[in-house]
Amino acid sequence: MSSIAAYYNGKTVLITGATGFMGKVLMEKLLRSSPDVEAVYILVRPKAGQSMQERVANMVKSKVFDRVREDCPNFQEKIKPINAELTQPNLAISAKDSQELLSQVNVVFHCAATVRFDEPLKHALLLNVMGTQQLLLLARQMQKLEAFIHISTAYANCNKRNIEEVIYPPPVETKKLCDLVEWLDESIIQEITPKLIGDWPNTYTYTKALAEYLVQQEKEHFNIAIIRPSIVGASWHEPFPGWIDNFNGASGMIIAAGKGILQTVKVNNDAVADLIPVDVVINLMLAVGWYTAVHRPKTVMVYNCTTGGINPFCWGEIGYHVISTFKRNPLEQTFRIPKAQMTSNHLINQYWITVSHKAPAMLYDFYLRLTGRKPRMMKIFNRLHKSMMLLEYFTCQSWEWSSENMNMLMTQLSPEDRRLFNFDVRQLHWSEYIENYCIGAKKYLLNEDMSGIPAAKQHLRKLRNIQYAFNTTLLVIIWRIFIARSQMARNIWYFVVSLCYKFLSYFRASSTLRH
Ligand SMILES: CCCCCCCC/C=C\CCCCCCCC(=O)SCCNC(=O)CCNC(=O)[C@H](O)C(C)(C)COP(=O)(O)OP(=O)(O)OC[C@H]1O[C@@H](n2cnc3c(N)ncnc32)[C@H](O)[C@@H]1OP(=O)(O)O
Ligand SMILES: NC(=O)C1=CN([C@@H]2O[C@H](COP(=O)(O)OP(=O)(O)OC[C@H]3O[C@@H](n4cnc5c(N)ncnc54)[C@H](OP(=O)(O)O)[C@@H]3O)[C@@H](O)[C@H]2O)C=CC1
Repeated sequence: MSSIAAYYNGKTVLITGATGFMGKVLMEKLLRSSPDVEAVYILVRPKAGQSMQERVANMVKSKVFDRVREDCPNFQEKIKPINAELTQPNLAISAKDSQELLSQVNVVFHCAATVRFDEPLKHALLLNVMGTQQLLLLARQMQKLEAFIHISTAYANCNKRNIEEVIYPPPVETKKLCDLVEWLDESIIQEITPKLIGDWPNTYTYTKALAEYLVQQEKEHFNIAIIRPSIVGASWHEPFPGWIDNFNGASGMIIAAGKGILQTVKVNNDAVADLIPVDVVINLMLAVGWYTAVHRPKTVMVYNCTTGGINPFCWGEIGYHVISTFKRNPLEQTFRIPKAQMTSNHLINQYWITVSHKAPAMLYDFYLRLTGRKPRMMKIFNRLHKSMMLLEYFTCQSWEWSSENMNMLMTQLSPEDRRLFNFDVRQLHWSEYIENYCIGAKKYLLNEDMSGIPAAKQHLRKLRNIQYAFNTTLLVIIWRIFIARSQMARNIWYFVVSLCYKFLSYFRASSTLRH
């Protein structure tokens, strides 16, 4: 019997961010591997006109729960949603719900965060830092708490090249910073944000670094562990190979490439692309929860959850496999044939942006206007360029993370646990993973059926013919203009044509002689 699965049976678990990408995969695996878990409390806020209950009812219908639904049809009875808003005092949890959590919860997984790179500093602080602080206050009063697992990011300390499994001192005193932004005007905060975040690339990584320090300070009160995943991608095996449900990390760019929209991207082809499958992160989280509760390490253990140091793969290789997969399994109604120029040279990238993005977008918008439709391509590309700008910090450089704690934990697991909660990325076969990632994005994110592939291939052939016809016409037009204007070009043209003619005559004559 698996020790990890057995540990969670009979336990009460609290998950924040359960409606998010990782939260859902965590809940699914927990409920499937430990069907006798006592209860899984999830903190959920009402959103987009939907009440908490409506959101949860819709969520449990999601395909991600298909496997657990098959194994335990009543799995949703274990899920106990609690109305909460992490940016509010006391997380806006009612006194009754709060009492229930304080008396029941054994393990906390804190996943909720804003992961947007362009989040205004005030909001990122409110959620990622002050929300975490509020949760820690709640956790302090939990009578049966055995482990508190905080999900950070491998990029929380991306201002360093070599990142150890330790908590680095924060750049500012968190309390002072929070007090400051509380009374400062929004526009002033916006203006001083670059100065405040210093050598962090965005408010997300900066606030995640501050949160780590806060979490560590609670070490006297309960058992804590921090997990730092790198760029979380589609799942490797569970619940299905290629499972993905949002456009974050590399997924949006991969889809944009598959749709033939993204034709050039600024990356260092030789830099390590530190992708990590979501199920690897989830397996590690459950193993860490067990280890922290059962073995009670004396210090706060930090687990860098990365692939680069163990089984490295570069952006150039990813680009190659993404394009080749989408050529074999095209997405529907692609804008152009998938192709990706990948360079870290700013000028070359700008050139390709003009030629391969802006020019086709303008032409297409012109065509839409002519046919009485609303132009939209330029808007899509402007959005894509904004995203590319925010992501390039991560694609043009490499980091080194030590992963001793992840390796140590692996040695602590029984063979059964190592199989059921596999986080050994040495076994990851990248080309196969990327292929499943792309196909998963097609199936689960874009809801495209695999039976539509012949039609999608037909569409690609049509695009290829349009491209050939367009290129030939363009070449002829340019050449005609050139010839009309320059005597020298005319002479060269006549010279080339007469040379071709002579060659043809020679071959025809020699073949006639041979017969
Ligand atoms: C040949 C190809 C090779 C591939 C090359 C790969 C390139 C590199 C890729 C990446 C590497 C770097 C990664 C580093 C990671 C660090 C790790 C972590 O620790 S944390 C997690 C990371 N967090 C994020 O990934 C948030 C990043 N995203 C954002 O901050 C925002 O999304 C932003 C600023 C980039 C764009 O914001 P907006 O406001 O323009 O757009 P919005 O709100 O995101 O999306 C609007 C709607 O469009 C959809 N959408 C987004 N992207 C789409 C797409 N590509 N295609 C179709 N729809 C898309 C969305 O689902 C959304 O839909 P609705 O309004 O909810 O219905
Ligand atoms: N995805 C990645 O590549 C990586 C993620 N991480 C970390 O993993 C964790 C989970 O990320 P991921 O699942 O991808 O993120 P998602 O954006 O998919 O999910 C975020 C979750 O946080 C919840 N949340 C956001 N704001 C609030 C709020 N004010 N009150 C209550 N809940 C809120 C969201 O709820 P709602 O549905 O209501 O919006 C959602 O459930 C984060 O801590 C992130 O920093 C680390 C490294 C990489």
